[in-house]
Amino acid sequence: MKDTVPHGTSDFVVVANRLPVDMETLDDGTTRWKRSPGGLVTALEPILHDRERGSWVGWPGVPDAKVEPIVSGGIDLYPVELSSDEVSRYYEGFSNATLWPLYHDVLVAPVFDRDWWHSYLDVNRHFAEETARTAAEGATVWVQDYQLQLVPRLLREMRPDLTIGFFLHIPFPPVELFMQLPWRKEFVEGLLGADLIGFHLPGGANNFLFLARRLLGLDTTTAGVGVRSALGRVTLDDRVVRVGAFPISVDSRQLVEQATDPAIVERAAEIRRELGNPRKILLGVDRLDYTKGIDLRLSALGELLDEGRLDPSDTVMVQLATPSRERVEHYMKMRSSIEEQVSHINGDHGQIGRPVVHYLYQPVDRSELIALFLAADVMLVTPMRDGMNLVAKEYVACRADLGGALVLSEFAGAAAELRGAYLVNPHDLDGVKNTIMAALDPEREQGRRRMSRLHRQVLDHDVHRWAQSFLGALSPVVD
Ligand SMILES: O=P(O)(O)OC[C@H]1O[C@H](O[C@H]2O[C@H](CO)[C@@H](O)[C@H](O)[C@H]2O)[C@H](O)[C@@H](O)[C@@H]1O
Ligand SMILES: Cc1cn([C@@H]2O[C@H](COP(=O)(O)OP(=O)(O)O)[C@@H](O)[C@H]2O)c(=O)[nH]c1=O
Repeated sequence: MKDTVPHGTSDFVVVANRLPVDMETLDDGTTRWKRSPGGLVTALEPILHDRERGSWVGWPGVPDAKVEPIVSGGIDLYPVELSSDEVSRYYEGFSNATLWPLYHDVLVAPVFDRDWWHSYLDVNRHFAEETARTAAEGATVWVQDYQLQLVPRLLREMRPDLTIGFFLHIPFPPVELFMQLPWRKEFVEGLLGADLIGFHLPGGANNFLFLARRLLGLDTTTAGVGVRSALGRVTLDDRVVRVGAFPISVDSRQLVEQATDPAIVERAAEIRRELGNPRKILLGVDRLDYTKGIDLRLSALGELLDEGRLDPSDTVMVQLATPSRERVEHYMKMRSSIEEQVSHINGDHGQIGRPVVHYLYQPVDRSELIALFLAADVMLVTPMRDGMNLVAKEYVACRADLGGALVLSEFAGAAAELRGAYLVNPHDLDGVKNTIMAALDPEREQGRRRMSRLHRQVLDHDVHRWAQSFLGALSPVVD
């Protein structure tokens, strides 16, 4: 961290709920910065590093933090302060107990609370104001995700000179579910403040176009949107908003480089030894979220062990679960039930010094994560619903050795591209169990062919291509 930075000089501004780093207060009262959780930060950081100069407007991750703009990792950071009341109503409430479940197939019931909605509106206005101060004349602003869906319209009212893009990182829901939202018109109007609205998949883009017609009576194209092609259009009085599908990805080349670093390869071998040299290692890597299907994969493992189809003396599962949204009710419940499942499995099938499930409730740094990817024989990515799931793409990017196997839920956005994975329906427990068994012992050449196809897909479609395709469509002059 160094330097303070001026306002009003940024030609390219990313706006996201979180900054790429979170502020942490230590016991002695001093503060330090640590990497923020989640795939949005993983994806956007390399994009800003590609540019000579870039700015990021976002929340520093703790309430009531008064922080001046700073430079971190070559990016100008403009913190937006949130009070503890706003964290509770806008972030934990409206963003993560209303929009998050509504947009993830109503896996838990969304709460529609009018006070939360007012806080969401206020905070979106603060973000728009900070962005309006930060952006230079004629700048390009790229607004991210469901927490900030009102920002494009608010920002356009404040700064009509800007080019505004918006990208949604989570699924855009089916129309029937979206229609539950009491403030549905405000959301569609909020997004239409952008020049280009991006979704991971064509389905989300098509749903949005339908809503613009049905809810607001606007003139839109009706032909299906393609992947990075055949953009949809919504015609307003004074301008046209484009709508497209741009599946996000990972920094594949950088991951290959790290995964072939001898120190990381050696660490992978050491992890296997530390786990007692099992014949097979299964791996799960997630934020602890009820959408991620961690409970489902533990149920599958438990039943396979109970039925004697897996041998606890030669099989190990590592489950990393990053703490997430810990004060939101369903996250607390999910943590308790996952930890109960882990205890059950280890109680029934573990031995002294040899648990079957190694569970960590803590974030793990990138190099350790990559070593775990290399050590894992089977990667389990089993969400009930997920916008993309970068972990699935990171795993296959790291497996340049063509080893390992990916079990992937059909309900992760990544499944649209990673067709060579062992695809599962997470609602079909028997199907998941049988697929895990098949992934554990594939015929060698067939397993390598599958991984080769997946690895090539992620190398050809990396995060740089994602950003170029979105920004290229946003404006022919923006690279
Ligand atoms: O900021 P948090 O509340 O701690 O949550 C972390 C992030 O989670 C979500 O990530 C999504 O974006 C990924 C990249 O596009 C995608 O692969 C994944 O499927 C999504 O769940 C959330 O959308 C981000 O805003 C959060 O920062
Ligand atoms: C558990 C864990 C994860 N990471 C990194 O976080 C992101 C997760 O992104 P994804 O799209 O899969 O899902 P969400 O955004 O969380 O919904 C990915 O880049 C992981 O490598 C990490 O760095 N450390 C961890 O412990």
